[in-house]
Amino acid sequence: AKLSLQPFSQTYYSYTRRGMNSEIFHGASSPLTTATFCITNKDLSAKKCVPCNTKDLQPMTQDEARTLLPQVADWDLVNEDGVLKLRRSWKVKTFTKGLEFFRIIGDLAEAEGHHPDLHLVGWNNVTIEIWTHSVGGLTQNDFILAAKMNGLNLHGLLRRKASD
Ligand SMILES: C[C@H](O)[C@H](O)[C@H]1CNC2=NC(N)=NC(=O)C2=N1
Repeated sequence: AKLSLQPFSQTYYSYTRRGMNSEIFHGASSPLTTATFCITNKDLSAKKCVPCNTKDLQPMTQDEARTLLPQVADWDLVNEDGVLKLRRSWKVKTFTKGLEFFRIIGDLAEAEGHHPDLHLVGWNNVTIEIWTHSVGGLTQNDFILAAKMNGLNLHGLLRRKASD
């Protein structure tokens, strides 16, 4: 795809406050952002997760996480009681395709040695949350896994639009 060599556009966040301690920074999914960052997105998805018991692995700050967020299109940054997580939702065509979705994600997670939290509710609503449990927050591993998930071919499993 032709890269638009625009200056790094100002990333706009919409901001949802849910309950007392949970806030969500909606990631950007504009084509420009994807085009602008697809090189770095490729960089992230080309990286390998490190073992989560790596010495001195620290959770990143909210600002550091917000800086990385544009590299994982369509993922939201969630702060739940002080624990930062990445979250993304999809609608699948059938319950069985939801389980197939989990199988594909599971194989990726096993290959990376880094595992997401999997939710399948109301039979066709998939939500995945990624965070580094060993540090109680976000590390680069989480962004690598999210970027790799964005690169998966899931088309046969998903309803075209979440609103379908
Ligand atoms: C040693 C190995 O890296 C750890 O047990 C991994 C396994 N998968 C993991 N996945 C996630 N998301 N967080 C962890 O802390 C974690 N720990």
